Amino acid sequence: MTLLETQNLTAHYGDFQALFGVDFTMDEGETVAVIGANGAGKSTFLRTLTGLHPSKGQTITFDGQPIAGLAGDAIHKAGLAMVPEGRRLFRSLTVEENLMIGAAGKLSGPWTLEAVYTLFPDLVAKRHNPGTALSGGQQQMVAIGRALMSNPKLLLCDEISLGLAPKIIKDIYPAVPHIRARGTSIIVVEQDVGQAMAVADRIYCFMEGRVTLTGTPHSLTREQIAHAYFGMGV
Ligand SMILES: Nc1ncnc2c1ncn2[C@@H]1O[C@H](COP(=O)(O)OP(=O)(O)OP(=O)(O)O)[C@@H](O)[C@H]1O
Repeated sequence: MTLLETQNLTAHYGDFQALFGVDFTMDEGETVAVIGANGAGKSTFLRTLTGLHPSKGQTITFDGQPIAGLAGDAIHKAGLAMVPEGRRLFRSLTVEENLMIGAAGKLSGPWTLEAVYTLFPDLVAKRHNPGTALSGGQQQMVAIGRALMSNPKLLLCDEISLGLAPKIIKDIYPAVPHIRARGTSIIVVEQDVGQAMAVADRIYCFMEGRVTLTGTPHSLTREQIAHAYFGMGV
């Protein structure tokens, strides 16, 4: 069943147009990666879905309901949760307090504190430590856990590997299939094409505000991706 669909989606910052007619669709249970270079419009796309960027009058259908133009909290209640770029934890609160903030107004579902600790065992020993006492990777785990605590139908992750060392990224990305296995669909925005190809059922490539390529990781060649990502001649 289709979980999310946009038709001809556009976004502007004043006179500057950041998205041009984005048609996007994903099914329940899928993990979709949105890839593209700096400034391709990936974050704007996520922000438009979550109501952080205005979408009034556009066509965004989530779980069978039109959500364009709704306030961010109504979209969150409908089952869409975002892990923002830069993590944005409450650094003076403990790990557990940060996670519990995500549970406010939660929907019923599989995500509990214990499920988050099972997903990220590194957090168990840190559960009463403040956000200031965490490594970048652990902060990212809390940010993902906090979003999951609302039991979203769809989790949106904006560049979860940004600013993290490759070794730490290897601790976080394996969580993606486990999240999916609990029935939560996922969109990951990622600049690292290899990482995106490894976790996604399907890829959307954005360039300069447009979708330039979509397909399954197995069906796409490196040349097609390079062309769609950088606009290079094949
Ligand atoms: N607040 C803003 N005001 C004006 N222009 C913006 C704003 N935010 C983003 N843009 C512009 O919109 C375009 C898309 O930016 P966006 O952040 O969505 O791209 P991105 O693919 O997520 O890139 P990155 O990987 O660097 O985050 C860029 O040209 C960017 O400069």
